[in-house]
Amino acid sequence: MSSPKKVAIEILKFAGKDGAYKRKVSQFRNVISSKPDSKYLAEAGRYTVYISLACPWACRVLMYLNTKKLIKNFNPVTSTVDKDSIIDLAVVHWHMDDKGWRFPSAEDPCDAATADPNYGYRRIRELYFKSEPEYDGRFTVPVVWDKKSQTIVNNESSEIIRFLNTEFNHLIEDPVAKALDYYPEPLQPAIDELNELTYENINNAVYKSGFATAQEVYEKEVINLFKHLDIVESKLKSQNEKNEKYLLGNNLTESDIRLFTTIIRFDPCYVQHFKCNLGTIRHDYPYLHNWVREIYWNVPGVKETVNFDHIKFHYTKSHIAINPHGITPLGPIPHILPLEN
Ligand SMILES: N[C@@H](CCC(=O)N[C@@H](CS)C(=O)NCC(=O)O)C(=O)O
Repeated sequence: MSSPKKVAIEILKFAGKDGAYKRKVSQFRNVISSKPDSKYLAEAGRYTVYISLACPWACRVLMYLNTKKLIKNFNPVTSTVDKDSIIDLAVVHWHMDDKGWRFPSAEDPCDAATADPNYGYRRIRELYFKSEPEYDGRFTVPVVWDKKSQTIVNNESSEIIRFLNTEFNHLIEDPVAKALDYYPEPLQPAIDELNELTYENINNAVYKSGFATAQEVYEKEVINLFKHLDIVESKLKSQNEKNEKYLLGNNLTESDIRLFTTIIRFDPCYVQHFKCNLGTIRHDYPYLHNWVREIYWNVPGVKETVNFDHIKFHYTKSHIAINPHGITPLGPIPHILPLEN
């Protein structure tokens, strides 16, 4: 039998033998739909979304939930939402240990985390095993849980945000939130193309740099990452010259949201923790810096979805192979600069 220490090291080991990090494919891939005969019908009160406020993939989903008012009156201090929200929310403790994500408890409290509202479970992994007793993948967030069939519907953020964008619209009261469409038809090819570029070369590239366990793998990844930050920077510069605020015009799209959750974590976390330090957003990327602040400070419902404590504590205190003493750096101060700076 392997010792607990060995197991801990195994689950918190992200790179393979070649020193490179390879993200596993998500295994639950069903969709929620408003079509009357669908297995997972878009109904109010039927689904719970489980997230971590540290996780950039889960926070994409939270941005959709909050800006489209699928959760009502999200309180960023407690992570509670109104009981009559269309979708329920559960938020894990920022610390991930050898058994993965867990919920807080009286002995193990955590600001802005919640209990499991459905079963009082201690861990996210229990949801995976309830859905699929033989499950052998990673226990990731986000998770969309169906209370009716007591199963995971989907654990892939890029798919979850697509059905949140359209399928619950008939239940949303607020006309502005209802009308928000982050994947409008005329822009779909451009969004898909940009997503392709940002997913592998920015969103996932910070992990590939940070989890690398071989010098040459790290160098290749970090150079590629900064090359693609340069590409996005010039794209935003030309947008700015056309008086357009976002990546694809003056309306926020899925591409902005998918990039935002990585860029907002960049200076406070990825620069030092994942060694993505060939530059910082605030000093070296003026257009990306304006763009990230514009979204953070000016788009209603976004700021509350960013919890810098969860972000910094999670990465620096959970990844024991990268940071064995779990010391969390204090800077940068502030974590995000004001817009007018
Ligand atoms: N492809 C997934 C990735 C989600 C993911 O990797 N989440 C991380 C947190 S940032 C996680 O839960 N990791 C736990 C683990 O790998 O054990 C998505 O986009 O939804």
